[in-house]
Amino acid sequence: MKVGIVGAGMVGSAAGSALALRGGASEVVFVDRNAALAQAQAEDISHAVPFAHPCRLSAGEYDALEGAEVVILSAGVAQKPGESRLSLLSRNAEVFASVIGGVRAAAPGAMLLVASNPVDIMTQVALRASGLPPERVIGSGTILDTARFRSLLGAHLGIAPQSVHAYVLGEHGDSEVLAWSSARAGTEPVARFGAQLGAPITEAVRARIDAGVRRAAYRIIEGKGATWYGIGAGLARIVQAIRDDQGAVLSVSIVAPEVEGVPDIALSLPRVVGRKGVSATLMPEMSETETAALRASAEVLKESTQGLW
Ligand SMILES: NC(=O)C1=CN([C@@H]2O[C@H](COP(=O)(O)OP(=O)(O)OC[C@H]3O[C@@H](n4cnc5c(N)ncnc54)[C@H](O)[C@@H]3O)[C@@H](O)[C@H]2O)C=CC1
Ligand SMILES: CC(=O)C(=O)O
Repeated sequence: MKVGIVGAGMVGSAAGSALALRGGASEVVFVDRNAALAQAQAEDISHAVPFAHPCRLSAGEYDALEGAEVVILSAGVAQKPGESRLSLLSRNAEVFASVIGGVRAAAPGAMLLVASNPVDIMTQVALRASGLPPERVIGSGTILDTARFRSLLGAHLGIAPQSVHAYVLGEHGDSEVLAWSSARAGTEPVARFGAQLGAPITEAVRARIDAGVRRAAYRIIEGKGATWYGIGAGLARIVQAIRDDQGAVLSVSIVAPEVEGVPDIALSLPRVVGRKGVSATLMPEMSETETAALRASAEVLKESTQGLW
């Protein structure tokens, strides 16, 4: 499958690299307003291909996206230390105003996979600008936060993160909701699993893991300026779910008519992802506190779109 990546910075290049290393695409094309950067990323990643799977990497203008089935949108500005994702909105909405037309003209059949922040609102921006149906404009949403949650829970319980089934819901951002009440280790609720293994999930453990997930981006940006490996792998995972029509259940963001009483909103819930994009949305079992937190997260996002359209 041919995949386009618009925005060949840290996130775009990490996605291209993950796709090449995982065998997630037969062709990856980078487009960036910095043409030399796009070309350099393609050349550098192509040197990993002999150690990985067959994949052709190149760079070009928008017309090079012709035939792409998925286009990842990772163009725009990123957070500086201490900056929130929501503060990027007006700058990245402006970037998308120029990007989406170019992508749609060159690759009208492509699904859009949005990574630029604030990713939930940028997914709404991309939907409106593209005219595509909502199931074909997917934001990476909380796929990364879910990975962070599973990684920290797995480490606490002493099991592989792949055996942890837990989701982060709502905004990919400060108001996100860790869905503790539906979290499972194997088939067991995590609290029961932890108690059996001598790794109880106390209030202090919950608070540590919550902060570990919610503050991860701020910590990493403070230390190295940006985050890219986690989201790069997450984007490649979504592309593979689409390419192989996996019906994978992933926490991604699409525009929904209503969530918890908030109309016309993009945020993350567990969703079934395959060749047609998102084919179903699941509402997990939640405690009253989690339901209220999801509603509050939807309201934060809704408020941030005021004045945008
Ligand atoms: N969804 C998620 O979980 C994550 C999202 N992000 C977001 O991804 C975005 C990209 O982050 P980085 O790659 O670290 O930034 P970066 O600055 O390394 O790369 C952004 C690229 O976009 C390009 N660009 C800017 N305006 C453009 C335009 N009009 N047309 C074409 N290319 C354009 C720039 O030349 C640059 O190469 C940011 O908004 C960041 O917040 C970052 C990490 C995780
Ligand atoms: C930057 C960002 O959105 C993240 O690492 O979660």
